[in-house]
Amino acid sequence: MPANTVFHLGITRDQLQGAELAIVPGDPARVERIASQMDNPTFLHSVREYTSWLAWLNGKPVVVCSTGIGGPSTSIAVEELAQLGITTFLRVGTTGAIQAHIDPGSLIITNASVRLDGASTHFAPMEFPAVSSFECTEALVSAARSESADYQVGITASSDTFYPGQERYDTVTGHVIRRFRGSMEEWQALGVLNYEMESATLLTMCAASGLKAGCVAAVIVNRTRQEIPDESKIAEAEARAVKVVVNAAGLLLNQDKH
Ligand SMILES: O=P(O)(O)O[C@H]1O[C@H](CO)[C@@H](O)[C@H]1O
Ligand SMILES: O=c1cc[nH]c(=O)[nH]1
Repeated sequence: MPANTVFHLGITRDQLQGAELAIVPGDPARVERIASQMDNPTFLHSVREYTSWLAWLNGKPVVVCSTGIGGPSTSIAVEELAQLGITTFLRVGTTGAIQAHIDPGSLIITNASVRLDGASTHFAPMEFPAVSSFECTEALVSAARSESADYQVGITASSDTFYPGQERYDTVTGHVIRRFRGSMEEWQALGVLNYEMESATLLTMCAASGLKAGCVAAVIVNRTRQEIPDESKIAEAEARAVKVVVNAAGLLLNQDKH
């Protein structure tokens, strides 16, 4: 392994060929699918939850690297990609909607996240907002429009846990602690759109360090209707989110700041 390889991702600055923009899904299996939407997709490395590919968009390099699930692994991916020169991060994920009107298959573009994680508190105190960069949100919205996607822009609840933090009662303890009992109803009343698990960490880290970040997610379940996703909708919804994130990356690269 070359001496300048970062600790976890197992890649080097040279391999990124000057890339300044990263697309960061949670799921390693999504990485190749995203890279394949661009030119000359090339596998770089895979270790633990981190799979990295490089591809080209409008003649510029883009790294695609999975974060794994949750804040701690996301924080490592963001730290190490930033060490390698990345300044813009676009997360593409899956999500559970909590507002009744949001349909599975549609997209949610996060403009800010409720910080139900722990990792973000290692970067900024709780008073600090987990907010997306305006440019990234604008690019994701333009991309969703040009793909004729059904999308909403709004606030996401971003939780360290899939079960109690998202008020699922089928937990290993058979119990949801007081802090989270009734929390979904509270987020609904406050207009929060959805649950996922990485945006609080990503957006806080980036907002606190002058990096840019945005987030788009495919709705695979609506918690007001059902608990289990409709398997037949997942691939299609995810493919739509991937198209939007790649299109948004292209728009950001065209702004010639990368
Ligand atoms: O589809 P990804 O990007 O993994 O995102 C969502 O799916 C996982 C939970 O099933 C969490 O990572 C959540 O944020
Ligand atoms: O309900 C959901 C669906 C996907 N990802 C989450 O974190 N929650």
